[in-house]
Amino acid sequence: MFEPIGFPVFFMFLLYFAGRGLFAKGSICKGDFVVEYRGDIISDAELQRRRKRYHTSSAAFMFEFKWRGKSWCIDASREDGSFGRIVNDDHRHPNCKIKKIDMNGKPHLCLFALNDIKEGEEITYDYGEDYPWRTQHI
Ligand SMILES: C[S@@+](CC[C@H](N)C(=O)[O-])C[C@H]1O[C@@H](n2cnc3c(N)ncnc32)[C@H](O)[C@@H]1O
Repeated sequence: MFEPIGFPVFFMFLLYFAGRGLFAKGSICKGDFVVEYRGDIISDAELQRRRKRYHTSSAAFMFEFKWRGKSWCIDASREDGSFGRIVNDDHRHPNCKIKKIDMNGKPHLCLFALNDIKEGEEITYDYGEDYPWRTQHI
C-alpha cells in the first residue's frame, strides 16, 4: 500500500455542501504522490453483488474503473480511517489526478498533485462523470 510521506499530512473538515473533506496540513509539490484511494479491490461480479446489499451512502464509496480491458472497483465503503476515501470532487479546478498504479498485478488508485498545493487547501480530483452536486452549488 502507498503511504503519504511525512505523516500527518492531512486534516478533515466538515463542508456544508459536501460532508467531510480532506485538507493539506503542509505544502505539497506538483507531481507529488498525495494519497491512495484505499479499499477492497473487487471484480465487476462482486460489485454487482455488493450493490444489491448496500445503502446509497455506502455505494458513494464504490470507485469503478477500467484497467487492462477489465472492469474493476475499489470498494472504500468501510470507515477504516484511510484518507483517500474522504477526497471530494472538483471538476473545474481539481488539484490532484488519479493514476492507476500496478502493484503485484493489482490496480491501485493513487492521487498525484496536478500543481503546488498550499497548506490548508482542500485536496480534490475530478470524479470524471456528471454528478448532481455539480449543478447544485457554485
Ligand atoms: C467518496 S465520498 C467523499 C467524502 C464525503 N464528502 C464524506 O463525507 O465521506 C463521495 C461523496 O462525497 C460527496 N461529495 C463529493 N464531492 C462533492 C462536491 N463537490 N459537492 C458536494 N458533495 C460532494 C457526495 O455525497 C459523494 O457521494
